[in-house]
Amino acid sequence: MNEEKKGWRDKLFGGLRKTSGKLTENLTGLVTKAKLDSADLDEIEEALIVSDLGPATASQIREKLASERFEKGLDEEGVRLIVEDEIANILSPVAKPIEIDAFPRPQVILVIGVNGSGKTTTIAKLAHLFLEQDYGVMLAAGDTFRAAAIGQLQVWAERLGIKTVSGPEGGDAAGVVFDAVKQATAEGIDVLIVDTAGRLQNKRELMDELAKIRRVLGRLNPEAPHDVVLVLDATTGQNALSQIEVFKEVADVTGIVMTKLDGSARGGILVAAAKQFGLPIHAIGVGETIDDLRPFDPRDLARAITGGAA
Ligand SMILES: Nc1nc2c(ncn2[C@@H]2O[C@H](COP(=O)(O)OP(=O)(O)OP(=O)(O)O)[C@@H](O)[C@H]2O)c(=O)[nH]1
Repeated sequence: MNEEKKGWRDKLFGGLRKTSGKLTENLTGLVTKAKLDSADLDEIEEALIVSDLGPATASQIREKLASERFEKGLDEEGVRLIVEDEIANILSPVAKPIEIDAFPRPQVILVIGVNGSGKTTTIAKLAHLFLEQDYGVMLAAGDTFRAAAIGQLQVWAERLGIKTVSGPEGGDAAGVVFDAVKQATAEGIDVLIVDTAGRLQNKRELMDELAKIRRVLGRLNPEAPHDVVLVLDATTGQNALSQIEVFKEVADVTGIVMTKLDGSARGGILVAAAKQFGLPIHAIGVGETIDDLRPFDPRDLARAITGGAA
């Protein structure tokens, strides 16, 4: 394995140690018994719920363990592997990188999420990923609500050597997006990534603003936005699920990026989100630098959550 890959795997597995620690603590001891009885299964199910995987996943895994326990004498690693497999099975269908296939160009990717979720950083990381694939990338500072947000996006763009289209603080976000699409089209840009305000506390305003951006985009290209990516902070645990619900109401979310899986992460929440909403998971964030966004690998995450070796 190359050094780079090893580095981010360490971050992911390190970050999820908190989730997996709790889980393995609960699994160990139980599974040293020759057979799992129903009280053991209850405990495992509880451990999975406490680790944020959600009741539906927990009961699915419990059933799987119950059906396999008589067939094989399960040791600790055997149980862990069954849990890992079940989690990977839930995550695999939703693992889906953003594909750049819009015609005509540019592909417009609207990025939404509450302030602090890692939206701006994720935009920069996504831009970096696309640049690595030789696509022309431009950013649009559609979060006109805060000057700091515009500035932060510009700093990232400068580092990446790409352009940002922005307007004045408090200006019209849809206007910025309109200008950005026109400029991106004129310059033959492949991907336009649009930052948006994360004012979840005022749902009506946010909904109106996103609707206006959509209308304006639609005038230039009926297919746009091609992607509406919701950025979620893994450390918020259950709150991430309610954010999905609310943002699905205000915008037609097409996929998710989960950030901060390196921190005191609650990785189980990604599994709960996959099970409950079935939205594509495009990528995960495992740090604050530009290289810390990775395409989502279900098997890796399942191993990390269950405390498997990195
Ligand atoms: N550890 C870690 N930190 C991250 C990750 N992604 C973003 N951050 C940090 O989280 C903080 C918030 O990130 P931003 O990208 O500024 O978040 P935002 O959603 O744009 O927030 P506002 O700028 O407040 O709108 C910053 O300190 C980032 O460095 C990640 O994957 N892991």
